[in-house]
Amino acid sequence: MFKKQKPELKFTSGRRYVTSNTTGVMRLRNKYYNKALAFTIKERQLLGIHGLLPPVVRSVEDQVRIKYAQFINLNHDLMKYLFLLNLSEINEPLFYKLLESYTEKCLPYVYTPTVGLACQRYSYIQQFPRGLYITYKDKGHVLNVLKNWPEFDVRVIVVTDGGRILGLGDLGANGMGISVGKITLYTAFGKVRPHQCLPICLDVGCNTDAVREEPYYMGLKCKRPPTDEYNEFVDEFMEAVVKRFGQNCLIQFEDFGNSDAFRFLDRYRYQYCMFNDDIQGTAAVGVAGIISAMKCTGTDWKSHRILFQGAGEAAIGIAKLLVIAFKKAGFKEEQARNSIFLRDSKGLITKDRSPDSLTENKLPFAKDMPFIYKLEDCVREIKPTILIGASSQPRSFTKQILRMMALYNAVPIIFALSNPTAKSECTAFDAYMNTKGKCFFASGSPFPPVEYGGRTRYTSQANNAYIFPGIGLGAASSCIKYLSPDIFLNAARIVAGLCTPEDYAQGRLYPPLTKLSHCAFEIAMAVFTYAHIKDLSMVSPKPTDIRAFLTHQLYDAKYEPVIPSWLQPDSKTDQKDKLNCIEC
Ligand SMILES: O=C([O-])CC(=O)C(=O)O
Ligand SMILES: [Mg+2]
Repeated sequence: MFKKQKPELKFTSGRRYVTSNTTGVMRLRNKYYNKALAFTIKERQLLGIHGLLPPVVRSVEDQVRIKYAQFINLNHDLMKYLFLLNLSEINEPLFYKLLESYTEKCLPYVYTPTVGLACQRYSYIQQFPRGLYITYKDKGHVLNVLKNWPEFDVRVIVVTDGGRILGLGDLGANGMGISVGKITLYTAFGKVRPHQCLPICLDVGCNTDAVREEPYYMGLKCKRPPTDEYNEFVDEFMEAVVKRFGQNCLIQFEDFGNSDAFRFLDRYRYQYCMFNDDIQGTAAVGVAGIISAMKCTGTDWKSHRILFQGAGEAAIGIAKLLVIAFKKAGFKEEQARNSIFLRDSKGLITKDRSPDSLTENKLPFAKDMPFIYKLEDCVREIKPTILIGASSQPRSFTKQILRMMALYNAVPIIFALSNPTAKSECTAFDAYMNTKGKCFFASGSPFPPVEYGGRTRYTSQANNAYIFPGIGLGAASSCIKYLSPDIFLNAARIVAGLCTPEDYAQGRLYPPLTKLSHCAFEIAMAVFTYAHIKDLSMVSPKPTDIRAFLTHQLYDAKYEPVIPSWLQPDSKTDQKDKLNCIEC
């Protein structure tokens, strides 16, 4: 007989176990164990849930097909978002299976662009609270709040303070949606197990009056603290994470405001296992697109002039990683910088601008040339081969600008990276139409393919989703001490290297989204290998077969049998010790 006791979850070598007196009904209501109609008749009888489900037993494949049919028939983006989020709370393996099976169709609704809309409405659409909220009022007690998180083996954290959600500005605590969206991709494509992933919102107030004053706003109704005090709070958070989850827990900073993002990256990058996705993740994906563009146009680094519209996290991140890439290709740093032009809201970044309009990140790229204000004039003067938008200024790549790009280049490269879709610098349609179908176009948010001159041009989504899941898997499994810039350059090369001639022929500079898991795994392999070569890994001894080691750690979104093989009546293993512990 089993003693009556509270069901208890145990975590053993990364696998979940539940004590055998977890009732069948609890399994039906628990997202980890619920299999819905996939419980076999035998399992239903054993669990005492026979009759609680309709008699049919359905395969997981059929369940996925049915869920997809339900999903695709919803006619509002937010409904689709909520449908998927709810599924993830009711039946986690089925949710990930659906995402795996219909990646291109489902991704835009758990992630960019719909996640932007979801964040804007987050206070109204909350159904199941997700993630951990740590507020400024918790200063001095951050560790206690972290201790309330029920999982122990957390390997990856995505933390936002909502300071700059996509191109939508300061959304305060509503930014939690972004951490939840990113963490979903860690499991879906990085295959980091769900219980090892933690989305966090640091709620330190919000400087957007309209958000703060919404009647149902869920966050702290105050403005953000001054820099020094904010630093103290985030310092405390970083220390608390290490105390609670260990030095090797990866902390991804997401969608912080511009100056906070750069400051925290500088402050922590070599002290903690952390990175900033908007600076470094986007940098890697941007550089991947440029490497790809060079490969398919047969050009090299010195044939390019790159003009950025925007000089924030993404633009500076890409520009800095490009400099490293140029140098590795044998160029002098100065040569590299001379090929990179940045234009911010005040105009082209030139040396003759007033010093207070040039931050230390922009200064190295300031040009010794006459100041130009308008983007169109910058394009006319510089004649860039590659034009990159990262400004959140919708439609700033005008018809004239796109036509000029086609006039100056046989194959213009145009990236409109701002998110969500409404913030994009131009649409895929505009890009192809105004360059006579000659350009390669990539964007942060997805655009449908465009027909031009009897050909279908597929667009690519130049989104850091190609990068961060692999960085996370690699960092978490190698227990890396910190993430150096080389890791992001390697990731860029890997993504570019996974493009095929067929992808190029279709107009893509990135592998299709269906290869996101493949990209993540190869990036993780590279991170792991790098960590060992540079003596940054805490995994010792080094596994002899890294591929097998990594593969073993991957999350597999499948239903486990209620009675595992080692508890079957014919099992040779000693069952006495194990009867209280049924693996699910
Ligand atoms: O979330 C995304 O789709 C990409 C990203 O990091 C951003 O735009 O801030
Ligand atoms: Mg971001």
